[in-house]
Amino acid sequence: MARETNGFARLNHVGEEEEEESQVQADIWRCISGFAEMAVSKCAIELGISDFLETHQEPVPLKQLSSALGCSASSLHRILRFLINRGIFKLVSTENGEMGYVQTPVSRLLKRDGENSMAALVLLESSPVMLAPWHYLSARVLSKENTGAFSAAHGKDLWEYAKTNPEHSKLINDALACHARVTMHAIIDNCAEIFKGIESLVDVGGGNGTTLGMLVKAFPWINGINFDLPHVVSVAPPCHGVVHVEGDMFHAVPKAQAVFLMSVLHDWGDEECIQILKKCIEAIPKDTGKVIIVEAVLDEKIGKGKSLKDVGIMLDMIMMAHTTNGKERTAKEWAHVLSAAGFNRHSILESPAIEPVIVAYP
Ligand SMILES: C[S@@+](CC[C@H](N)C(=O)[O-])C[C@H]1O[C@@H](n2cnc3c(N)ncnc32)[C@H](O)[C@@H]1O
Ligand SMILES: O=c1cc(-c2ccc(O)cc2)oc2c(O)c(O)ccc12
Repeated sequence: MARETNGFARLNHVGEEEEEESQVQADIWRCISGFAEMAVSKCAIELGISDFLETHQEPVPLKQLSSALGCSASSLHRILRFLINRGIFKLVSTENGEMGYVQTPVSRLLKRDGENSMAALVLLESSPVMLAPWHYLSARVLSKENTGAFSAAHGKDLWEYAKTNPEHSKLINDALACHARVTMHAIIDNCAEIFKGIESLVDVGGGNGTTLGMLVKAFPWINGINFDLPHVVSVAPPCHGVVHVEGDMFHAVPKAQAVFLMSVLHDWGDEECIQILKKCIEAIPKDTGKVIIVEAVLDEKIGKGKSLKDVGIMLDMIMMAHTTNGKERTAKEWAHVLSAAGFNRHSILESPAIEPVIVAYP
């Protein structure tokens, strides 16, 4: 009996070891083929799979889908098999017993446009221009001259590159606008009190004005000033309640009762952030003004997981690849930058968005 128990325990132990080893193999294969997830998602967006399925109530069989999209049925089957394995799209049985494809909550985000679409972010990140700098990541880490990975790949930084490449500038503006739509819904619904009594608000590095357009619509007492570089402002669409102003935030920021900054400070190192924030303080009234910052706040402890909090860690790597000194910051790092710029106090408000809202007072 004792021998049997021992044998069973040993078998269990072997089983656990095998399970661990297969998990190790699965993890290393995620590293080996990680790029495929992005590339195949991009392919799905370009084919318009999500857009087609969205217009159909019933599951769509492979033959119908491939002929509607004008593509090879066997290739489409393989693409969808990969995405279904990742929880993007689903294969279910139709009323007549045939199998057909349907959307999942994630596949819906791959629609080419629409309120919650994240397609523009996939298209930006998977563009050859944004992929090239990743090959220079180790060179960036080893660099003694502080050469950014993007500059190493393209000979200039992202914003200089965008200035002379309108197509890439549009990819950036569209991608950040899609991030802005999702984030601003959460902030408007959960942090409305921040915007009470603000009659003029300048969005520094506001891109194509999507953020201010949403804020002015939700809080119609706000007069919006969308402030960005000339090549961005010159192509920004007109927006009710928003004026577009061109300029350089390192030189001066238009005067307003409050400043808004979203996904801007993470593009820069501490010294540059302090310069930008000092210009923001100069733009607002000393006694009643405030600066509203929407940025990730990283946990001090290193986590291992897949929660929304971990997106900050992923964004940090995106910043390392795409900017020269940009980074995501912990609460302690934010406190340092804000106090060095001259703010007296700040508070951090959580919302369901990835990034909390940091409200800083001079
Ligand atoms: C990552 S995007 C953020 C856009 C927008 N705030 C959003 O979240 O959708 C950064 C923005 O900063 C702008 N920017 C970069 N350097 C700037 C400068 N020196 N002065 C003003 N804007 C600048 C870029 O053109 C870009 O629109
Ligand atoms: O490709 C990006 C993406 C972001 C981004 C995505 C999601 C968020 O919640 C925040 C920001 O920001 C970027 C950025 O600031 C940049 O300079 C280049 C690329 C991206």
